[in-house]
Amino acid sequence: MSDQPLTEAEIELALSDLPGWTHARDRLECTWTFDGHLQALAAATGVGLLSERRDHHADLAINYNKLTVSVTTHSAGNKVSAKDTDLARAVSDLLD
Ligand SMILES: C[C@H](O)[C@H](O)[C@H]1CNC2=NC(N)=NC(=O)C2=N1
Repeated sequence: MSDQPLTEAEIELALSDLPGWTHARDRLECTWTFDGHLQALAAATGVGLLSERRDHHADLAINYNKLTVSVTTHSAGNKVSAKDTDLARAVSDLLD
């Protein structure tokens, strides 16, 4: 999969099929809210395993029962690439 930066139009098109995800500061980001902290921790582990399988890693932040997942491509100069839209879709498939 290409790690070339996507254009703004390409990102907007991808986001139209990724409910909850936003694009800001050259990253895609989405936050999930769970019943409690342990559920957020378990979800983060799932995203970590998924990222490891793809060799493309999301940044994860937990705030009690909320998990924020954000993705950018280091090898694209920290811009959004198809690797990010693809990972975002996989994370949504896992957590939605
Ligand atoms: C060597 C390894 O494939 C690369 O460093 C991968 C690993 N995970 C990565 N994760 C992210 N988010 N961006 C990358 O460019 C990236 N590159």
